[in-house]
Amino acid sequence: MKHLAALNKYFITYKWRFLLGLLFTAISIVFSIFQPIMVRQIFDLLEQNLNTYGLVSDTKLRGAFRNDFTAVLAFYGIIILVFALLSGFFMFLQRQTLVVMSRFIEYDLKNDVYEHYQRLDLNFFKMHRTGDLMSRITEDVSRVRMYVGPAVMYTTRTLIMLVIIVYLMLEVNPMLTLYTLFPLPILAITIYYVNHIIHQKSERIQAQLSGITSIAQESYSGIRVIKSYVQEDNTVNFFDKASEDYKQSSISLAKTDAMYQPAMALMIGLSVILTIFTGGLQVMNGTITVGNLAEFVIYVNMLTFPIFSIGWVASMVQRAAASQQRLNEFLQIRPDIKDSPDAQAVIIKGGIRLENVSFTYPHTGITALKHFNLSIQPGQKVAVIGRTGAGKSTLAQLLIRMYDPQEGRVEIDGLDIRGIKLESLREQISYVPQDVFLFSDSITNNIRFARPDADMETVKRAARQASIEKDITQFREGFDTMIGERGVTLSGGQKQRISIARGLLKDPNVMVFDDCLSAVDAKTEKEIISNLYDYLQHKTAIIITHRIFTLFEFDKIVVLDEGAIVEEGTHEELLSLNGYYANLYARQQSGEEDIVMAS
Ligand SMILES: Nc1ncnc2c1ncn2[C@@H]1O[C@H](COP(=O)(O)OP(=O)(O)OP(=O)(O)O)[C@@H](O)[C@H]1O
Repeated sequence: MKHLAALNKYFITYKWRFLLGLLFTAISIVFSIFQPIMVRQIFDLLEQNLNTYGLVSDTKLRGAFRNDFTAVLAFYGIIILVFALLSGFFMFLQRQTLVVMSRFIEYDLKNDVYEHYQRLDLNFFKMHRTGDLMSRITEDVSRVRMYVGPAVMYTTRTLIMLVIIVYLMLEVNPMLTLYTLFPLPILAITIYYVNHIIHQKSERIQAQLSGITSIAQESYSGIRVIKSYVQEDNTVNFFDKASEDYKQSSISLAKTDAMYQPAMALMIGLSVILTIFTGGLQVMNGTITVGNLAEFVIYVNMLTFPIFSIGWVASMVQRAAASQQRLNEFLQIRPDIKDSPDAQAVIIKGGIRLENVSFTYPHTGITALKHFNLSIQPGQKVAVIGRTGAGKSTLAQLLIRMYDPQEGRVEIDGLDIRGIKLESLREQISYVPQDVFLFSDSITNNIRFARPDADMETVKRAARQASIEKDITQFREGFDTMIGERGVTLSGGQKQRISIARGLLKDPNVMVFDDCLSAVDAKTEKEIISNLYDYLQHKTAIIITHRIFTLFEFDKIVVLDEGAIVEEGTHEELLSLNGYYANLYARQQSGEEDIVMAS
């Protein structure tokens, strides 16, 4: 329960709506209470006048008596109707305030969680599954809404109703009150347990359903692999098995559900019978009137739903508390990568220095860089070459502070990057990642993602520089072409070039290209490299690659192996070393570079 305290700030934000909701609840209940009171009066009137009516033998008088009595009944009927309408109207207002408030809180909470996710660093996302993040922001937030909305609403309704009705009942007869209320707690406890079982079963079904969804999703995404390995039947069997489990669980839930309503009706029926039986005895004793008995029967019916809701609300609150606990767990995580209090926004010219940098990935313990040193002057172009897993991408990650090194320092223009505001740092370094990610949006918007204010001409220029403009204009809808789920309508090379265009559009002084030409053919690669040559004239550029770009005159080429530099120099200097670089160059020249890359 203590976890739910985190939600109090939202109740404070919407306090007026909340208080108004409580007021409407109370008014609605007060109007509904008039119904049993009116019924009691009608019954009492009937009882009192029935004997007199029996004694009247004159037909005319009997007629007049009946007419008068009908008029009184109609009057009571109208009053009951009016009060019922008023009660209903305030119930409508109650829902409009409290339930609407819960929707506002759900909206705020969802945005807060999403905003918090955005602020967390990469390590957090590596440590938690996407499914987990998704379910917290959707299912957990929805469950919490059930607490701030329906649970609060039904609890206040139940409390106000219980206080008023029990007071009225005690006024009439304490003994009968005890008998009448006796089965109701049993009803509440039963509902709580049945709800608990239903919830457990529903959870299981939900988990199975998301399992089925992931199987289906994965098989659609991997349909090419499934077909090429002729695994359709196996995939179908796998899906069948998951579906069968889901069906069995659903049938079991339907059985429990089917018992729910009859069990409730039985409990309520028992309560009414008990009231009529004990009340009837009291009427015969003359302790209460027939009207009181009728009034009690209505009270029992009125209390049924609130009592039922206690069990329901209790399990709802329990679930909401568990969900809020999960949300709090994430909301309390603070990013490791954040601005230091004295961090400044600077204009980056492009000088880069890594001094004795060692970095180990925190969640795997893999050391990717060891005592690494590198110095780049503003405007220099540097190639980083090395085997797979050598630590090349890690170097790029450290430059944009996706991680901080455990040892050593990374400097930009002589300033430790931990002293530069994160936003300022990342805004001024363009990083084209190795793994392309395109959004399900138009090509324009995907490129413009780097600079949302860029005009169309600038977007087209970036596309031209990335050698993708021609391809785009050949699409029926040109730059407006929508990229399907994960860019399925594009080839690997096209996706890479759109990603490069996005990086170029940003146009800062420092550019990092992380092996982003691997899926383009040699001719296009040449074209892009020659475009880049002009584009990068006055910029600092780090080009991570597996291939040697002879067209490009690098100021420095570093060869990485196992997290450290093993060769460093210009093209000529490295060739004369006759080491890894010279070997790779020789193989590339003879068209064998693929062998080298795989080694
Ligand atoms: N996010 C990560 N979490 C944990 N370990 C990682 C992560 N990324 C890389 N590594 C590990 O760090 C080491 C260096 O990886 P890195 O991606 O920097 O190599 P790379 O030289 O860029 O390789 P490639 O050429 O294949 O892209 C590898 O052993 C890799 O397994």
